[in-house]
Amino acid sequence: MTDHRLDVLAALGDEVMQRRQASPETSYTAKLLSQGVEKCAKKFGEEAVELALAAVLREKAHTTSEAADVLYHLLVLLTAADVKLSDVMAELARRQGMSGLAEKASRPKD
Ligand SMILES: N=c1c2ncn([C@@H]3O[C@H](COP(=O)(O)OP(=O)(O)OP(=O)(O)O)[C@@H](O)[C@H]3O)c2ncn1[C@@H]1O[C@H](COP(=O)(O)O)[C@@H](O)[C@H]1O
Repeated sequence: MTDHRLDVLAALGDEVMQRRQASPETSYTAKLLSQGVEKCAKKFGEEAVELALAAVLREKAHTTSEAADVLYHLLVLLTAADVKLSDVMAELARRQGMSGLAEKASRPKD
C-alpha cells in the first residue's frame, strides 16, 4: 500500500536542494549548507544519536520527532554530498524483495 505522506519527503528533498541558492540569513538549510559537508555530517550524526536514545528510552512521541529531524538532516547531508534522493530510492528499490542476508552476501569483498 502506498502512503502518499511519503511524498512529503520528496517535496522536502526538492526544497532542501533549492535552498543551495538561498541566503544563510533567511534559511536554516542554506546556513547549514554554507558550512560544508563536514558540518552537515556532524549535525546528521548528532540527530541520529538523539533518535537512537529516544527509541531506547521507549519515548514514542520523542522518537517520532527525532526521526523527522534525522530525515531532514539526511536530506541536507545528501545535498551537501551531491547525492540525489532519487538515487537513494533507486538503490532501495533494487534491494526490494532481496533478503538482507542475501544482499550482504552479494556485496563485493574487500
Ligand atoms: N524540516 C526542517 C527541519 N527539521 C529540523 N530543522 C532545524 O534543525 C535545527 C536542529 O536543532 P539544533 O538545536 O540541533 O540546531 P542549532 O543549535 O540551531 O544548530 P547548530 O548551532 O548546532 O548548527 C533546528 O533549528 C530546526 O529548526 C529543520 N529546519 C528546516 N526544515 C524544513 O526545511 C525547509 C527549508 O527551511 P529553511 O531552510 O529554514 O527555509 C522547510 O520546509 C522547513 O520546514
